[in-house]
Amino acid sequence: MSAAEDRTLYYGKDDVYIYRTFVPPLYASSQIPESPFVRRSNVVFGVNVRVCVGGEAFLPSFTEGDNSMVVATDSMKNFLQRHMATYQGITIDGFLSFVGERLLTTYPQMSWVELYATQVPFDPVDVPSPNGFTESGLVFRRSRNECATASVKMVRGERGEPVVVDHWSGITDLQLIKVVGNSFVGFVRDEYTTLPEDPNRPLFVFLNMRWRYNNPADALLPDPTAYVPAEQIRDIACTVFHETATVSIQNLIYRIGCAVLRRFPHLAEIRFESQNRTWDTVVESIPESPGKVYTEPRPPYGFQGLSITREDVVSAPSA
Ligand SMILES: O=c1[nH]c(=O)c2[nH]c(=O)[nH]c2[nH]1
Repeated sequence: MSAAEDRTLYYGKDDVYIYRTFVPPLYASSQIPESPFVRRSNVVFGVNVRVCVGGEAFLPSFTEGDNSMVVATDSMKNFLQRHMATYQGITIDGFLSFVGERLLTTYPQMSWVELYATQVPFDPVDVPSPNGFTESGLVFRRSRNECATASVKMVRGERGEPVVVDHWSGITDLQLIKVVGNSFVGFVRDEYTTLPEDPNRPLFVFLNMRWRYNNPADALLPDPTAYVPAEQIRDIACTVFHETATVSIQNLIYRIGCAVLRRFPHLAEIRFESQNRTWDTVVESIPESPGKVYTEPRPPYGFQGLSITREDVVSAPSA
């Protein structure tokens, strides 16, 4: 790598929204015990993409104001949007690798390209039919819940051909509350400690997860037979949370990670970023009810990060 490529030098476009209708559905390649997920309809395939490119050829645009090699970020936006029409696959990851490959093939001045996308999810709505309720197929509800993510980095191989060097699938902004059955005790008590031990707290966590495959082709080929839909990872997280008497968020994310890697042996690693958003209690007891009253926690908030690989799974507890 040359000195120019070693330095931070990139440009691109963010918040490139693209919606394509009637992409063929994505089916789960296998049914798993933790999830009822069968298929993502893809009737509305929505993504918000960030494209970022770099290369020595762009240095003069910074140092000399020479735009002769500059592909306008406005053109990048058009490139992404128009290529959505010719994408033959059914996943966000596949779209990113398709368009990344096309960018490097079209513009020799680009040495590398990084693409990141979050899904813009639209959920099917059910409407009355003679046999009860069925999916409308026409009307969809914009979901403000968690969404799938993907990122792909491509460089040039020895003959200049595009090569994927980094690929992650993910899910962002999964927000889960477990109302009872969580403790947090046994932590350091010293002159700075005011938090009481809590044998049974409600636990509200925000989770970002991303995972990579042993073989990225499992996810990136047009017909990805070993693709793991984000919905199944989400449902494993929910199941582990449900089944575990949690002792901390640290231990919860470790258990979720091990469960995911155990369920999908072709995944190499999963990474977590979690936040503790547990509510503050306002009313401790309500007569003749197991309930309490809570409010938003006061800032600041705590967070955790963890990466789990196959080596961890060998030694992990299975429950
Ligand atoms: O699950 C938790 N982990 C912590 O490290 C921590 N710290 C804290 O104040 N509450 C919590 N909860």
